Amino acid sequence: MQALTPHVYWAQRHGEIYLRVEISDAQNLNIGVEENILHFRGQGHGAKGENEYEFSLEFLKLVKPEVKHKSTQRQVNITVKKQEHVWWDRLTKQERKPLFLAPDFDRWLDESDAEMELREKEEKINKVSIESRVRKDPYLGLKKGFLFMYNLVQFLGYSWIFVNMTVRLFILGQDSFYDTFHTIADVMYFCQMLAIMEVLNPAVGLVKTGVIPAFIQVMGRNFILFVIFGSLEDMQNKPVVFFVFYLWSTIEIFRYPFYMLACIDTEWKLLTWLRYTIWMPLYPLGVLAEAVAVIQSIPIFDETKLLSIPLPKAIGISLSFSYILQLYLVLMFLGLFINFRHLYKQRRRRFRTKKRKAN
Ligand SMILES: CCCCCCCCCCCCC[C@@H](O)CC(=O)SCCNC(=O)CCNC(=O)[C@H](O)C(C)(C)COP(=O)(O)OP(=O)(O)OC[C@H]1O[C@@H](n2cnc3c(N)ncnc32)[C@H](O)[C@@H]1OP(=O)(O)O
Repeated sequence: MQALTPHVYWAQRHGEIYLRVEISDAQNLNIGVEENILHFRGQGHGAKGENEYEFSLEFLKLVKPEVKHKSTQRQVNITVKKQEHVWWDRLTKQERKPLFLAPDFDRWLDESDAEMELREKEEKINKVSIESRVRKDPYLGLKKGFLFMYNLVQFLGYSWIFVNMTVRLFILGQDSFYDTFHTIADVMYFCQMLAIMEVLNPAVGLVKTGVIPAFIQVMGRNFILFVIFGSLEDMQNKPVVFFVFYLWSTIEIFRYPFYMLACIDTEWKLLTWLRYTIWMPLYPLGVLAEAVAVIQSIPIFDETKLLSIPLPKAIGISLSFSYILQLYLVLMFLGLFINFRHLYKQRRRRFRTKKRKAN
C-alpha cells in the first residue's frame, strides 16, 4: 500500500508548534523528530479513505527532539517544543509552503495576540499566588472595610457635586456657570484632599495598581483646584470651573461605586462597562477644560505677580509664575498621554479577561 499525504494544519505560540493531522482512528503511529525534521507515519482514515499516511517537515528553526502526540477519533494532535522562545515567520525551512499544510485557524494567533495570551497566563499565575497570599492576610477584612468606606465617602461627595450642579443647571441655565466655585468648592476641596489616599493606597499595597497614574491624576487635579482656582479669585467665577468640576464628577459617580462593589466581590456589568468606557470622551475633555483654565489664569498671574519667584536684587525683576504654568501645560499633555494609555490597558485587561472567562 503506497503511503498518502494527509492534510496537516499548524499554529504556533512563542514556545511551541501545534500540528493537527487530519486522520481519524489513527493506528500504528510513528512520529518523531530527527535532525530537526518531523517524520510522521501512521494508518487511519484520511482525505483519501483508509490508508497509510506519511509526511515530513523540516522546521524553520531548531526544535526539541521530544514530541508529544495524542490521537483522537477525529485527528492526531502533535505538539513540538521550540528550542528558543521566539516567533517564527513560517513553519518550514523551505520557503514554499507544502501543499498539504495550512494554518489551523481554530488555534491560530498572530504574534501580538500570542504575547497577550502569554501575559494573561502569567497574570493568572501571579493572581493565584497573590490570592493565596492574600487569603492568609489576617487584616484583609479590615482593609476591604477601610476601602469600602473610603469609596463610599468619595461617592457621596461626588454625587452631591454632580446632582447639585445638574439641578442648578436646569434651574438657572447658563447663570449657574458663574458661581459654581462658591457653591461647590468646599465639597470639592474635601474630596480632592481625600483623593490623596489614591496615591497612598497603591503605594502601601492596599490596591494593586500603579502609583504613577494615580499621582498624575490626583496632583494634576489638585494643582488646578488649589492653585489655579483656589488662589485666584478672578478665576473663581469663570464658566470653565463648571466644566472642569462637571467632567471630574461625572466619572467619579461611576468609578467609586464600581470600587465599592469590588470590595464586596460583586460586579454589575453595566457599571463596569461605564467605569472603563466613559473616560474615553471625558478624559480629553477634562484635560482640555483644565488647559483652558490654565491659559485663562496666565495673564492674571502676570498681572498680580502672585506666586512669582523673586530673583536676586541686582537683576531687579521676579520670575513670573506664568512660566511654570506654560511648563505645566506641556506636562498636562504628557500626563494625558500616560494616563490615557494606562486606562486603555486597564480596559483591555478587564474586558479581555471577562471575555475569556465567558468562553
Ligand atoms: C505638581 C506635579 C503634577 C504632576 C502632574 C502633571 C501632569 C498633570 C496632568 C493631569 C491630567 C489630569 C486630567 C484629569 O484631571 C482630567 C479628568 O479627570 S477628566 C474626567 C475623566 N477622568 C477619568 O476618567 C480618570 C478617573 N481616574 C482614574 O481612573 C484613576 O484615577 C486612574 C489612576 C487614572 C486609574 O485608576 P486605576 O489605576 O486604579 O485603575 P482601575 O480602576 O482599573 O483599578 C485597578 C485595580 O485596583 C482596584 N482599585 C483601585 N482603586 C480602588 C479603590 N479605591 N477601592 C478598591 N479597589 C480599588 C480596582 O478594583 C482594580 O482591581 P481589579 O484589577 O482586581 O479589578
